[in-house]
Amino acid sequence: MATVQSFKYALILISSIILNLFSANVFLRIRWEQSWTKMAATEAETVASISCSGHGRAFLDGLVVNGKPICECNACFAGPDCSDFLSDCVVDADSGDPTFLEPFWEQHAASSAIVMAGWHRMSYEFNDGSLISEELKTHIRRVHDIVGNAVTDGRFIIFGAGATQLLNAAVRAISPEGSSSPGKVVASTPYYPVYKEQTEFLNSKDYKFSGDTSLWKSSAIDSSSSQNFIEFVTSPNNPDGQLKKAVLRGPFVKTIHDLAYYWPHFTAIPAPADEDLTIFTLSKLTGHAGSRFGWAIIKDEAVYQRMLTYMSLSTYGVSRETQLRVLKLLKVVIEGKGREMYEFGYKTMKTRWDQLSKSVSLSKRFSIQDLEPHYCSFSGKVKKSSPAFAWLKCERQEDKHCYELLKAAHITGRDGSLFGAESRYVRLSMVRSQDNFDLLLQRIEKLVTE
Ligand SMILES: Cc1ncc(COP(=O)(O)O)c(C=O)c1O
Repeated sequence: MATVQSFKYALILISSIILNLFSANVFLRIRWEQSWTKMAATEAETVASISCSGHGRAFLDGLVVNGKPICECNACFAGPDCSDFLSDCVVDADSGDPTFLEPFWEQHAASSAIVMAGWHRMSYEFNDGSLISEELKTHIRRVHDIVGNAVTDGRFIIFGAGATQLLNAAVRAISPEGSSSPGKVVASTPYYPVYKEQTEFLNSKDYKFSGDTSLWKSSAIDSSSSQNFIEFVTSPNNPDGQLKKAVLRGPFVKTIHDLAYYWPHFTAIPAPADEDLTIFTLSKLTGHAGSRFGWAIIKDEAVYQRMLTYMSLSTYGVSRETQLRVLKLLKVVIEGKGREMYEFGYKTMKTRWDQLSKSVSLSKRFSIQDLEPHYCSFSGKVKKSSPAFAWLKCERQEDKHCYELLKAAHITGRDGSLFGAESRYVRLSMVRSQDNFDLLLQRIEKLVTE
């Protein structure tokens, strides 16, 4: 009996020694691994801990005063800690800056943080000679599979410095080269102004912006005209949030589906997009517009190759720092059942839409777009509206310049004429910070009840 007991004690002692040695080894390894990240982590947390009264934020690369980065305040807030409210300020409802997701990322600060060594991916290319992280591509496919908003199997994926770069890369890749008549780039009114502005600015001999899609319905179907069309289809549409389909039919029609807002924050997802060429952007998925990251999903290999050439000759790919950050963010998006961010996004956007709708409905002075509820395969139910923008119309006969009217009330929107529509319309951004939206709502309520 005594020998069994001593054998037991010996066993416990040996196990304990092994466990201690193992823990010490792990501890030493972690300590060693953490040696060069410590300073960076302290620096990051020190800046994060600067209090800006909940109305601003200090950044590592912000202006430094007295050795400390200063608070960058939300619009209409000022002072060293952003606690002064500027009651007479102008509310910016112009920009589609998607900072409504910032609180989600604050809640996920630990899982979304990255540490980058000075030697991180210094090379022009990845080891396989490409400019694209295969791991990131896999994660993008996974994000689409979870949401069910795009078919990616058997498709080519290319990255760009935001959707903005990809828009032109796509137009160029599908437009006729050296044809006697340039391709007509068209979009349905009201359309995202960048399609026109970018096409005109880049002034190619191969394609020209040619206005509203509906003007070209009959020419497109006429095969004898041999006229090439490149139709932008934006779904949900910017500015009015409507789910859209291609309008033109015909042998020489090609489409670019800009699905920047085809995410559960902003719309129901009725079915996965299965188009020739679709464009998405991180800006409207996670809100990281500053990272400048977008991707295109392409069916045809020749089009993919032409877009690759464009990327290679314009920027030689997307910054590796950005790709690393996007990978980390998408891991958080996918975490758990891959729903948390969308639930936060939808709840925020829907609450805002309900509040604005209620306020506008108090008088007949303004109206906003009517959006049909759609069945959403992601949530498994019919979903109510939660658009990124309000497409506001000044209803009174005399209010022909809605932008000016709002400006006088200290609201900056975006004039309807920029979207190819009447100046009776103004686009109001709903995707900015909560401070920004609250003020916008206050100002609209004041106008409505005047
Ligand atoms: C419809 C649409 N497409 C593309 C973009 C550009 O996105 P990115 O920030 O990726 O350049 C925007 C941005 O507002 C947009 O609204």
